[in-house]
Amino acid sequence: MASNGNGIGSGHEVHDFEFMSTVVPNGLSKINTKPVEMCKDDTTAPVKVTNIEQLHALQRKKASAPTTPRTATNPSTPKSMTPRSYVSEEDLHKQQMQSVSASLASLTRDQGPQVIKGEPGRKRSPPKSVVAPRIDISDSALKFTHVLYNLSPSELYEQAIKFEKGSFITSTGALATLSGAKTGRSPKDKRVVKEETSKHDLWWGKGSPNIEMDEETFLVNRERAVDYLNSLEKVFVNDQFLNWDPENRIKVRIISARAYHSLFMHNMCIRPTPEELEDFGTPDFTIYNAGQFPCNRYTHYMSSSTSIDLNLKRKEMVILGTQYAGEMKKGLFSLMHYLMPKRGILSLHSGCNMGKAGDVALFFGLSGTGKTTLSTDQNRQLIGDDEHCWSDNGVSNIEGGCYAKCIDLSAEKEPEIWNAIKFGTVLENVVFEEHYREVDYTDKSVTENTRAAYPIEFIPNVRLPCVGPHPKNVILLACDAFGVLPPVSRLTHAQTMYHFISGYTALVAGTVDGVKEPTATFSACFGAAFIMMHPTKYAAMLAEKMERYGATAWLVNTGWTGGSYGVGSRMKLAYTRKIIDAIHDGSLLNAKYVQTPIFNLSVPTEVNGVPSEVLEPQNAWSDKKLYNKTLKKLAGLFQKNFEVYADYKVGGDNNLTQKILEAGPVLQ
Ligand SMILES: Nc1ncnc2c1ncn2[C@@H]1O[C@H](COP(=O)(O)OP(=O)(O)OP(=O)(O)O)[C@@H](O)[C@H]1O
Ligand SMILES: O=C([O-])CC(=O)C(=O)O
Ligand SMILES: [Ca+2]
Ligand SMILES: [Mn+2]
Repeated sequence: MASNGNGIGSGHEVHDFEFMSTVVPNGLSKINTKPVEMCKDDTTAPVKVTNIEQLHALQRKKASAPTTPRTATNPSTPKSMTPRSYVSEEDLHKQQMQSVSASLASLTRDQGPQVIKGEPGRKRSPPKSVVAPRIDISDSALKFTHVLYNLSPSELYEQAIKFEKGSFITSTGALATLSGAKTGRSPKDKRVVKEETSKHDLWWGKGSPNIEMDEETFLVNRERAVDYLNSLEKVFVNDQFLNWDPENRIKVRIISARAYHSLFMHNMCIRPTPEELEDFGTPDFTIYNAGQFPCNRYTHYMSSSTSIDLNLKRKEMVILGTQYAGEMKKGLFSLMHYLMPKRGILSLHSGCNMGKAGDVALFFGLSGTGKTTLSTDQNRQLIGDDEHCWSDNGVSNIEGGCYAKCIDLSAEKEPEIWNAIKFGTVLENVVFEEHYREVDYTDKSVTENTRAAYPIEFIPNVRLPCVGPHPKNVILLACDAFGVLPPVSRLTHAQTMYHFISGYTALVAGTVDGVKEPTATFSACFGAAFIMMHPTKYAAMLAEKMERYGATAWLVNTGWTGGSYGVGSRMKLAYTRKIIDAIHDGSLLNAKYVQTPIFNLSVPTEVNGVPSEVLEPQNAWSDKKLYNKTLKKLAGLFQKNFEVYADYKVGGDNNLTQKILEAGPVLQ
């Protein structure tokens, strides 16, 4: 073959063009090199911009604030009561920034900070209303603090990914992030200011979670947090609500340094509509989260570099030295445990859901006992997974989101939670595969307390607004590491009070910083870390409400069976679900019951779908002697724990205290 494929050597004198379009022997098709008319796309009009910046500006439409949806048909949906007068956008921004500036103000300097809405670095001149700083003030007042106000999840994703190391989008769209050195709450570092407006109402001393602090020291920490926040280029501000009961709604402001914290609270608190945000005004309570910055160990009361300080008089909370986002969630819960009972409303560390017949169930329990897992139920509407109020109007969720444990999460066992882990959800401290970003929920490398925070409407059968009628069933969850409590028993009212005040469980690893293995623990009202007043106050309110509205209480052991931790195994979730189903549908009320020794609990002999040998714990143990010994040991622990409550008067009534004591375990 003479040809090398380009016609060279063909002996012809050819035009360049023809030369390029001659037969191509190696199988490539011919290239049409004829000059063609300029391609004119006349199907769409050209973009009406003159430069690339204008083109990018076109991409974004006018913003509206993200909201928590409500069902329009529900009569309890709060409506704007008064017609609002028109405020220009500029005036609204000005008002908002004045309010944020007041929040961020130093208590010792006389000026600043000067705040600007929006990201730093944008070519934007300071608003006209901001006066040029005087020279006789400190440096911190010379700079502007940029405020990222109620950003949307998308904006917060971008902030996190651009600026926060350790932020990644997982294969299902969630935002994976790290909470830093702390992967659980630090209850020993929580301080409450002892001041005249609240000190007589609060519970102090042995057993109380309220470790005191004086007003002066609070201000030292507040100043430290405010200075830290103002030293940053930008801060995140969330203005949101607590409590779905419109009559008892609380306005909260959260000022934080991380997009992670802002998105977490966006998901966990109730999200205002744009109209509600316009009318927001001054918050009822403010959190200063300077979690990346430590407290000063030379400061009075400081026992570590972490300090979480609550001041009810100033209506403020300061966080230093921990980035664990649960501190904000549970700090607000403590606040509600003070504010609500003062209004005759019982605040509860409980999950809550409602059946088709309108039957409401409360799920009490300490961390890891199953509130989130069991209140998330495909057959029932979710009202909330962790924090509720019980008022004369019924129940209402305090929050706008859920905070689920993720360790060993599976699509089969917990499909609703699995599917809620998507775009918008914050995934804390999980481990994922590097390339596809698939999360390995079994991996405990960072912590066992891995968590997902998602807006409540990510659960398909949610009840919006998150309110319901008075509870029919009250389920006390205990994760019994000793494995001696029956999987389910029915409680008398006195027993309910006894077990509510006791708040028994085995702490499951991780949530409280430093706790790594299950150990027996008692926590009054199933949430001693969050109560502000004496436990009997809450217990008396619960007894009164249950009596008045005719609720039945149950004790459910979601912990060990067939032996203690290490020998036995955790109760199968499928069995617990069957037990809960039988409580909801009323069938368990009509079952045959036997009494257990020592704890004197009424145990059903049959539950649909649960093997009978599981129902009576001694049958599941191979070593009966050891069972009896362990049962007595646990009873002893209950009695010892209750000693401190024996002297208290519930609702001013000694007889009730006596009745409650008699409802506890009896050792022969
Ligand atoms: N029989 C069972 N019943 C309930 N949960 C179980 C059971 N067996 C295993 N589990 C697991 O125990 C954990 C219960 O945690 P859950 O998130 O419901 O705790 P919680 O009570 O909501 O605590 P917190 O107040 O810390 O959020 C889940 O990881 C769940 O999968
Ligand atoms: O506070 C947390 O970290 C999680 C939680 O719900 C609890 O411990 O009850
Ligand atoms: Ca939970
Ligand atoms: Mn909780």
